[in-house]
Amino acid sequence: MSDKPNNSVPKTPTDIARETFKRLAIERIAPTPAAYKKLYVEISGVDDDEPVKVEVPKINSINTLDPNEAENLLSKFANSLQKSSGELANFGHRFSRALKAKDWDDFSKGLNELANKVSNKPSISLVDTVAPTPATVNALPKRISLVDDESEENQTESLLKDLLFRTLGMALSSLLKPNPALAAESESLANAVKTASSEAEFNSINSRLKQLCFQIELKSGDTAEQQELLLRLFSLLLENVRELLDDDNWLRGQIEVVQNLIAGPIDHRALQEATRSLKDVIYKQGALKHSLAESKTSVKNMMATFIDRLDVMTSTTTNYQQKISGFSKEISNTRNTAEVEHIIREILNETETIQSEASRSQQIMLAAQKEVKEAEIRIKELEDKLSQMSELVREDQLTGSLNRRGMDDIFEREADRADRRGTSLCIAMLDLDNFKKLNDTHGHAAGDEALIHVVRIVKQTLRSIDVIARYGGEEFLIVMPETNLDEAAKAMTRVQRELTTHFFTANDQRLFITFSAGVALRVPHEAQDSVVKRADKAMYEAKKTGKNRVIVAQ
Ligand SMILES: Nc1nc2c(ncn2[C@@H]2O[C@H](COP(=O)(O)OP(=O)(O)OP(=O)(O)O)[C@@H](O)[C@H]2O)c(=O)[nH]1
Repeated sequence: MSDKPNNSVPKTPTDIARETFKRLAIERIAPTPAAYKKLYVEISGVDDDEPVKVEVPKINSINTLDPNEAENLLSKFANSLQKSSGELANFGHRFSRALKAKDWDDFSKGLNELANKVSNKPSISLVDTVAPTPATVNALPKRISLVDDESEENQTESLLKDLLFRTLGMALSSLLKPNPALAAESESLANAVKTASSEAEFNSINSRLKQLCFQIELKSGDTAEQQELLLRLFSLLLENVRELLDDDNWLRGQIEVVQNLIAGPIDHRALQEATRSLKDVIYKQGALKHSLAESKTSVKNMMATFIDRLDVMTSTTTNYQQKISGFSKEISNTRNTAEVEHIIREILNETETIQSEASRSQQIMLAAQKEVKEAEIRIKELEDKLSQMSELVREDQLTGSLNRRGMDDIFEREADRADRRGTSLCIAMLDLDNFKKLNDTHGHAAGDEALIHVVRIVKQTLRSIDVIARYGGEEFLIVMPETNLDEAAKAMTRVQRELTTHFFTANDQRLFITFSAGVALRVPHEAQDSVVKRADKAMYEAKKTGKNRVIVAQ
């Protein structure tokens, strides 16, 4: 509705009167006779001091529009409203009462409320809260008609719709990019606004909008915590880099995790998950590296011993050879057999010494050799473990399911296979119901156990080729190769049934764990993001429509 003064002079006195009421309402002016008169003059284009040339029933000139006549007009207006039904009639009664009591303040408030209804709720019927019967449809005005100017209202309505469409579809959705589900909802709401025309559609938009605002409010609370987690994550990474500086493979693996994390949309759960798995890896790699360093040192020590013994052997042998050649000279110079006998005894002694030295060295060297071999085996084992640790970065440490990174690899492999062979591939997004309550009531440790329990049941229930990955805190993604939509939905229902028969116990209490799931069939060559988004939307639908349900995505 335009609240600018109307420059063109309305043709008939009725038009002027209607326009006057409209302006009183829009500009929220108390509808006192004086105010009415002032506006009437302004709209009619007749100067206050000029004699009025327009003909108004019972009002011959604007100067003769006394307060009583203005009150008469207001009273007629109130009476005509009373003849309507529903909310409009209530306004009529209220205006009559205010007129009787000359309570201009209340009359003004009523007009403001009426104006609000008219300008805030396009197409929403104030006339009747229940759907009108066909017979009454034509009898009732489409909206409160203070003016005949339908086209002006339509223009305002479409301008407002366009503004809301742009706000939701462009501004808000791009601000919500880090949260794809909310951004998608904002976009979808924008489209709904664009096409909405009935009251039911606007009511649905209204409640979805409220829900979106609520979700945004919730998410914004996470931001400060996310920043703190990011900082902790970076300091953990630095710690890890220092620890692993002498090995390129480890370093690369760790840096890759953080790079992936920073490349994608950062959310609270992803950060928590990455922090936890990095912490674990750092601890285990640190311990392994320590053992590895110890093993390497012992090999080094053994090599040193070996060289040492060799040195002793060489010098002992050199000494022996020198002595033997000395003895040989002595023998050739002597004539005395007793002296020869003495020399031979000396030779035998020296030979015995060298023999025992040789055998000691041999034993030491054999032992050293054995230890080196054992150390080599141990080093190999430790190195294998280290490479497994790098693999563990693909696994969720708490539940033993894959994590997002692991899921990305599996999805890529299965999607390629499905495209190559022309087989169907389904995914399911699964989110535990009321998990926060479980945590709050039974403690975080019980919550952790519940997550482990769910993963166990899923693994037991599904086929071995189906893969489960933890997608967020209490959110899991399941990849089901060679499965059509109907089979995938049935598989999820089977898991739900299994969860009702395999109780989860916390603090000696049997607890029923339920989840809501969205199932989507990947169309050939569809990207992971797209199919996950569809499954997520269906899961959200399952939440909205009562939880503990499986909904198939479009
Ligand atoms: N114990 C435990 N709780 C977690 C973990 N990760 C996330 N959570 C919690 O899971 C809860 C999820 O709460 P919401 O997103 O409100 O979901 P919900 O309570 O299940 O509500 P609905 O999804 O609407 O049924 C939060 O309280 C998180 O703190 C985890 O690893 N262990």
